[in-house]
Amino acid sequence: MATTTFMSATFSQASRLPTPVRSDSAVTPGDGSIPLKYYSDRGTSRRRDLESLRTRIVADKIVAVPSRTGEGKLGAWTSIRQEQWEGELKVEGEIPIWLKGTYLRNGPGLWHIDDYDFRHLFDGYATVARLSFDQGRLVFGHRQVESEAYKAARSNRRLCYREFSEVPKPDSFLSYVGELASLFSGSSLTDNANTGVVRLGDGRVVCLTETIKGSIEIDPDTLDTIGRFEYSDSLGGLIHSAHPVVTDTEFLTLLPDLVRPGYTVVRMGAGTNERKVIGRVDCRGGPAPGWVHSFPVTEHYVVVPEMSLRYCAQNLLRAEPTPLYKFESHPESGSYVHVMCKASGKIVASVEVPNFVTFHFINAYEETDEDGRITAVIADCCEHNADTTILDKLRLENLRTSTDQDVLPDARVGRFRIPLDGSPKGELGAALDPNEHGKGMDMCSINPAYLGKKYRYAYACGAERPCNFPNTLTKLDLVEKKAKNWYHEGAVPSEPFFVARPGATEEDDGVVISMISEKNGEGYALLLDGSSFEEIARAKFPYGLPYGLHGCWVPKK
Ligand SMILES: CC(=O)/C=C/C=C(C)/C=C/C1=C(C)CCCC1(C)C
Ligand SMILES: CC(/C=C/C=O)=C\C=C\C=O
Ligand SMILES: [Fe+2]
Repeated sequence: MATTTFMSATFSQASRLPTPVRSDSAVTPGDGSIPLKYYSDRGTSRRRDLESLRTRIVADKIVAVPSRTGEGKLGAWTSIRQEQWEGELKVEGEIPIWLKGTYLRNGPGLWHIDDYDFRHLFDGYATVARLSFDQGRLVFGHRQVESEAYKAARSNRRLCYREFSEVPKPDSFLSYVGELASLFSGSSLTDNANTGVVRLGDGRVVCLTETIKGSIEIDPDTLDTIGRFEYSDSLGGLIHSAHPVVTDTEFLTLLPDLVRPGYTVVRMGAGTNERKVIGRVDCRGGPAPGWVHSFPVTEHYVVVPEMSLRYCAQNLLRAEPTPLYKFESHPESGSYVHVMCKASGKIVASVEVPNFVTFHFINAYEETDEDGRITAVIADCCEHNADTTILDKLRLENLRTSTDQDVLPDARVGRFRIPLDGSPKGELGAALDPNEHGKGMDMCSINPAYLGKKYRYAYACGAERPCNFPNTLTKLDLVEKKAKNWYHEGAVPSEPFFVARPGATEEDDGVVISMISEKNGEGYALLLDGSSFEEIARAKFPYGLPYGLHGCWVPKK
């Protein structure tokens, strides 16, 4: 392990250096963590109780590298390479005693290779942060996911695989023909599993992105990379939805078919690696399937959205990104929502809907009449008012520079009503007045017990304007059509993640966990009460964390 220069500065001090720092400068944690001891027994200290974890840190791996372009401005967009950090945090307030388990959050936290800065939020190498709660105490861990793409970039000191917007230089390939051939075999695509992390019903924890090869199993206690999650079936394909629907019994996902535009809906039972086909949806628009980052389910159905923002084979091959990256907008091709019966694979509805743009579906449920017959499917999503420019707004340069400008496009809770009576059209409207959440809306969670069922509450990030990125935590009451917002000037909160209190009977009885990146480069874990949405505890991180995307909950064994 390369030993790094040890600076007796905190990360925030380091990031305020006038000249950008590009070496792998090690930093000591700042205030807020319990006094630290350093151990170098990485391989041996695997005891998991909090007493033993309380101050274990691997000293030669405390590495934080301020990014050249993000230097000292906002922790959220500042690259950090963290091989491993682990230690107990000092808690202000009270963590409920019932909260026992680990919250894992994945995201693209490292946006450069040496001097080369990545372009887009989604390009960064996967970084997992861990908050383990037990007996009112909190242990924090942070490290990189060791994908092939990350390891190759480290050892070759250059990009070796195609990321979301970044493409390796031609000399990384034998020839253009070679590149083309390898693209079609999928070998040049990244396995950088930077989007989310899920806990399968059998307890395995897998980091995911949109490439199928980017499914990587990690150890939730140590954050060690275990290895690629291999699907044992022969379904092939290169891409899938970044957000499978995962329950204790199954993992459902969509496999877009770029050759014959459509989607295969598949199910993998807990304890297996084999996806089985439930059914297929043919796209109604073209020339390619609509981008499907996520999709919702109800108790009986899988809802397959077909956006007019579609994958684009040509853009996949381009060396320079287009404003829509690997996608292309075809508003004239129409947008559709298809509903497939989970049990039979039959399509029970396929309706045209107004054009929409969403990354994230929130939930869906079945609407019934007074005789209990299912009349429609209701599906909610974080909808960007059909404005595809949201993708380009997530360029790092925009996030780092336009902090005082109101450049975040308006968004709402888009509510689809998909009739099951054969009507050709579905409806799309706002589930509540978007002014309730500052017309910003993304990064949502619900009480998982309400997955696929009629529900009332969702948690998400909204906007306190002017802003260039969602900057509030918002609790949405979809019955009263009201939102309650948490805001702290300059803070960038990550996805609010709801954990229910064991034995709870109320939908919002639980806590909401988020990680906050502050303007001054510092950061903290935040716990809000799910019902009152008031702060109940916070714990300062030893250094500000880069922004992260999606998380999961691993209950304590
Ligand atoms: C971080 C996040 O939310 C989304 C990441 C999306 C990625 C990495 C998409 C990658 C892709 C390729 C590298 C080639 C194939 C198309 C596509 C799935 C967009
Ligand atoms: C962070 C984000 C959108 C924010 C816009 O309001 C989208 C993330 C998508 C990937 O997980
Ligand atoms: Fe996502």
